Parts: sequence; structure tokens; C-alpha cells
Amino acid sequence: MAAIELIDLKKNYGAVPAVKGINLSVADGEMIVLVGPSGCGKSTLLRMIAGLEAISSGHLRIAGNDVGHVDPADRNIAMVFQNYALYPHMTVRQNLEYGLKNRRVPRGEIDRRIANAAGILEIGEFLERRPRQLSGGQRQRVAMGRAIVRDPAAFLFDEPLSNLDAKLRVQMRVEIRRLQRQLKTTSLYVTHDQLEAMTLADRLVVMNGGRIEQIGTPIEVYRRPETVFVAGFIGSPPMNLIDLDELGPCDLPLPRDTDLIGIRPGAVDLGAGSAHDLRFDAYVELIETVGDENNVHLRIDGSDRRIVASVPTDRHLQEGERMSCHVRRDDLHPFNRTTGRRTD
Ligand SMILES: Nc1ncnc2c1ncn2[C@@H]1O[C@H](COP(=O)(O)OP(=O)(O)OP(=O)(O)O)[C@@H](O)[C@H]1O
Repeated sequence: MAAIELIDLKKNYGAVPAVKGINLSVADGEMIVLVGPSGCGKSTLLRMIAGLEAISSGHLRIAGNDVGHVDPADRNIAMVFQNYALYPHMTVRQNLEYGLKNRRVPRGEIDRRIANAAGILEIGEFLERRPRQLSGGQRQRVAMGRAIVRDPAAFLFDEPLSNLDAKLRVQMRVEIRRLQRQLKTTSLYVTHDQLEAMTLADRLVVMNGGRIEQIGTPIEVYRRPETVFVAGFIGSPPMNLIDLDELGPCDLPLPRDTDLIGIRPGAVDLGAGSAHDLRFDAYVELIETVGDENNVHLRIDGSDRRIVASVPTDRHLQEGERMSCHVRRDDLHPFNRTTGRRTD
């Protein structure tokens, strides 16, 4: 286990900057999840930490040591990939012990570590099988087992669950969280799945265009997105982002440079409000049922702006109906479109 520090870390592919100066301190034992849209640089960042990609500039410290130019094999980091990267011609046991044999770990110690990992991951009964004789979830467990037996300073996960079906993903997500809590190994986990990010992270790092947009606990980032990008990226259905002037006259006390308002779908109240609310009229265009909730698509009166409100399914609404919409001041996220930042 070890703390990891990234200091102004950059990566250019030729003239193309992929990672544009990342500063991040990961505490010993912490689980950090890097999340962001495709191409934002999260895999590149992880691969630089693993040593699979050369660092263009900046520093990488693991347990206080500058390891930016140290051979990957000597960084004492274990990486878990989405495609498992198991050797197909070897049994599970051979896959687990391969790296340890190369490091000349004594036989007794190898057996002890494999028994320990097999116990934690419940893969003891598959040890003599080959990877093709396992399900996707079992293979992913073996891939994690291979990381665990190395007893590394840190785990790096690169979208490890993206090849699994939806149900198994949820199950494995819980297992990874449990495992990380149990082992307390410093971990960096890359995903573009925000639900995975929210549920796994001690702290979330939201990336966009090679930069960090925001760092915080999942609930901090959800409750108080600092940028327009984070506001639109975290949350499902996404936050409504509305130009202030599309909402008609508004005498609520908002910071002066606010010209964009963010409203979570669940914060739109269709019905009676109070004097401290933002209030506007809208037409119901479409109602989508998603389990216990309906996503109600509305068009704001006097504007082409469409927004989504999430309401319980027992609330009877009709398409074409005109609604009075209310949002409490505390549920408004004020932004400035030009700076892209929060104004309060
Ligand atoms: N070997 C490479 N040569 C040139 N450009 C690259 C190379 N690898 C990645 N890039 C570019 O660097 C940027 C970051 O890529 P990266 O794979 O880190 O993104 P990502 O956030 O992990 O995306 P995804 O979720 O799609 O995997 C992208 O614009 C990508 O096209």
C-alpha cells in the first residue's frame, strides 16, 4: 500500500496533448475513480502510472519515490484490464503464480498467497481449469486474483467490468468494493460508467479534455458540481441546463454573473410551490416510464427549451397538459456560461 502523487503530469502523442497537466494526491488505501467521456485521457493517465506509457513531463511519486522513469515491473503496481489478459494455455493456478515465479518468490509463499486470494475471491474450485472453461465473471475474478497475489503497492483498474452483462457488472462492482475495503490497497479505477464511479469511489475525479474538472466525494460532486460540464455529466437523467432568460422574469437572489441555471430532474415540482421558488409554466410533451418514476419531458412556455422532470408514477399527467413548475432556490445550480463555472 502506498500514497500516489501526480504532479503536473502531461502526455503528448506527437503534437497532440492527451493529458494536460494533472495534479492529484491519492491517499494510502484510498479508492479513486477517474470518470469522463471517451477520449478525455483517463486510460492514458492510468497507463502512465503503470509505466505502459512514457510520461511527457511532470512527476509521478509512489510512496514518496519518484518512479516516473522506473521500469513498469519495478513499480510494484498491479493492473486489471477489461479483457482480463489471462494466458489461455495456462490453468487458473498457473496464471496466478506466473508473475510470482518470475519474481522468484519461494514456493511456500506462492502457495500461501494463492490460497489466500482464492479464498477471498471464492475461486478455489476453479484453480485447475483453463480460462476458457470459466464464465466472464469468473475470469474477471481470476484477473483480480492475479493482482492480489502480487501484494502490490496499488491496484489500477482499467474498465474491468465493461465486458460483463448488466447483472454481473453490478455484482462484481460490489465485490470489488468489498475487496478494496478489506485489503485497503490504494486503487485507481477508470470507468465511463457514472453509476460504477459513484458507487465505488472514495473520491471521484471527473476528467474532460485531458484535464481534471472536479475532485470530490461522489455526493459532493453530485450535490455541488463546480462546472457546467460536471453538472451535465454526473446524474441520470442529466441535469437540465437552462439559459436564465428562457425562464422569463426571475426575481430570485442569484449571483450577478449567473446566466445559466442547472436543475436536477428530481427537483422539478409539478404543482403548488412557495414564494421562494423559481416558477415557470411548461407543457407536457412526452411521458417515459422508468420503473417507479416517470421522466416527464416538458417544453417551457414561450420558449423552445425542453426539460425533464422525474416524478412518481402515481402522479397522473397527460401529454399536452400545461403545468406550473416550481424549483426551490436551494435546488438551483447557478452557472456562468462563458467561464463554464458555478457562480455561488
Ligand atoms: N497511441 C496513441 N497515439 C495517439 N493518440 C492517442 C493514443 N492513445 C490515445 N490517444 C488519444 O489521446 C486521447 C486520450 O485517450 P484515452 O484512451 O486516454 O481516453 P479515454 O478517456 O480513456 O477514452 P475511452 O473511454 O474511449 O477509452 C484521445 O484523444 C486519443 O485519441
